Amino acid sequence: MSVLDDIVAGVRADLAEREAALPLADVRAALADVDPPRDPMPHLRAPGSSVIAEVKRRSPSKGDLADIPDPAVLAKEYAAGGAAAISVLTEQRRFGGSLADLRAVRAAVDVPVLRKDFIVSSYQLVEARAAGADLALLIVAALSGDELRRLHDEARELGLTVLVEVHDEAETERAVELGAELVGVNARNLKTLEIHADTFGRLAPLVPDDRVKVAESGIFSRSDVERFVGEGARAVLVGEALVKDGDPQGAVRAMTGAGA
Ligand SMILES: O=P(O)(O)OC[C@@H](O)[C@@H](O)c1c[nH]c2ccccc12
Repeated sequence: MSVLDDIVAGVRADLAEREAALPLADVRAALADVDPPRDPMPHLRAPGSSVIAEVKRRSPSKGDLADIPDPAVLAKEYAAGGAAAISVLTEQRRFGGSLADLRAVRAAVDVPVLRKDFIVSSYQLVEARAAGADLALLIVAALSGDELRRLHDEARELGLTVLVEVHDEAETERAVELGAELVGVNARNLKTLEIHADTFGRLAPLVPDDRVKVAESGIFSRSDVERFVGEGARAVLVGEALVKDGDPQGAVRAMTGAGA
């Protein structure tokens, strides 16, 4: 069983508990009271490089990264540093996140917020929107063709912008065929947890330039950002480097290229 299969199995078990406690119809009912979604695309399509800053406590590859007692405080720092959007890891078992983190972040900032999780059912999409998420991640490697298409359509019906994540050529083709407007290339292979820094450069040419391309994982400096921008990235998604920095606001600003 790959790491990804293992994580998804845990996600499905937790999901079954939440579904038993709160039926989908009740989560749907909560949509009536939630703020309309914020659209990240204008900022992501604007000239220059955008930083999507992530709230991440720990990970299966790196273990504990940061305590983050109050995700809202960190998110405000990110926004003040010029983050285009904020990614909140909501997976609990391996990443130490929650939907409560997402709700707290959404209430604290004006920028769009991404639910970063292993989404395998429409329940999680409705839940994401009900918690205020503006974007949702769909990981191609975790979904069959039918599942990906169905979840992509459902997310858009809910008003969510979808970040479609790929890691190899075949997944990239599936994302492009789907019509994904926001395509994330994860340098980390979720099945082995290894980082391959050349992944973005290899896959970006397979994605038409009318899509917004996001380089994800293993990004630590402005020079890393510049390299991916040179290879066609409009945005980078950064977690570890920002949560470990004592000055998250300055770290985001430096990565956008506005610092110094
Ligand atoms: O902490 P890093 O190396 O900067 O990576 C951030 C982000 O790319 C990573 O958290 C991530 C990318 N895709 C994912 C899918 C699930 C969980 C986590 C991820």
